[in-house]
Amino acid sequence: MRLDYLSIFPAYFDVLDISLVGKAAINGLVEIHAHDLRDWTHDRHRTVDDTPCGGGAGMVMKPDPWGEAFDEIIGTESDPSVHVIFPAPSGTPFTQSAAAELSSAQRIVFCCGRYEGIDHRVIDYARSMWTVHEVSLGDYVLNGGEVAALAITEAVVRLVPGFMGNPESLAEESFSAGQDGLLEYPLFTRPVSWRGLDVPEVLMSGHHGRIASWRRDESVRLTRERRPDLTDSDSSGIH
Ligand SMILES: Nc1ccc2ncsc2c1
Repeated sequence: MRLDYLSIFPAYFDVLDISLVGKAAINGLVEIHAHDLRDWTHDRHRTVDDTPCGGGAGMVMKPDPWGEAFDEIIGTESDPSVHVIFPAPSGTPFTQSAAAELSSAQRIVFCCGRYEGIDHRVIDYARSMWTVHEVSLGDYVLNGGEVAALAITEAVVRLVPGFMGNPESLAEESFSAGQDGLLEYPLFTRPVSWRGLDVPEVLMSGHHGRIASWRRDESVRLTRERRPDLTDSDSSGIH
C-alpha cells in the first residue's frame, strides 16, 4: 500500500516514521510519501489561497496547485483503484468498516485542506478521475485535515494483513465484526487486587462459558449506555 499526503504542513507526517506505521513501512507493507503543496506554486510567496468567491470570511485553497500536484503524484489517467481522501467536518462519518475496506487499497492519497477549505472543483475533478472519500472524524472542527489524515492512516494500516503481530486481537476490538459491532468489554490484568479494586471474580474463575457470557453482557451494557445508535444497527446483534 502506497500512502501519499498532500499538505502545506508535510512535517505533520514525520511522526509516521516513528510510529507503528513506520514499522510497516520498514517491513515493506506500506510506503509513506508526504508532499508540500507549495511545491506546485509558481509565485514568489508560494501562494495557495485566495478570497472566497461570493464573499465571506477567511480564505479558500486555490485549485491550481492541487491539480498540478495530482498530475505529478497520481497522474493524468483515471483509475478507480486510487482512493483520494479529503478529511472535512462536512464529510461522511468515518467508521471501522470504512477502515477495513480501505485496508485492501493499493493507493491512498490524503488531501489535507487548511483555511476555510479547498475550492470544490478540486474534489469534483478528483471524483472524475479516482475514488473519492470526503470523510469526517466526528462533530468537531480541527485547524486542518492533517490530524484526521493521521488518525485515518492508523485505523487503516493496522488492518493491513501482516501489520498486526497477532491479528486475532483485532477480532475482539470495539466495532469489529467479532464483537458484533459492539463496544469492547472492560479489560483487566494483574494484580488481582489494586488499591482496593478487584478484578471481577468471573474472570478468575477459569470458566470460559461464564467469562464469555460476562463479556457479552458488558459489551451490550456499555453499547446501550454510550452508543444507543449502534444498538439498532444490523451488525450489532442487539435490538
Ligand atoms: N480541512 C479541514 C479543516 C478542519 C477539519 N476538522 C476536521 S477534519 C478537517 C479538515
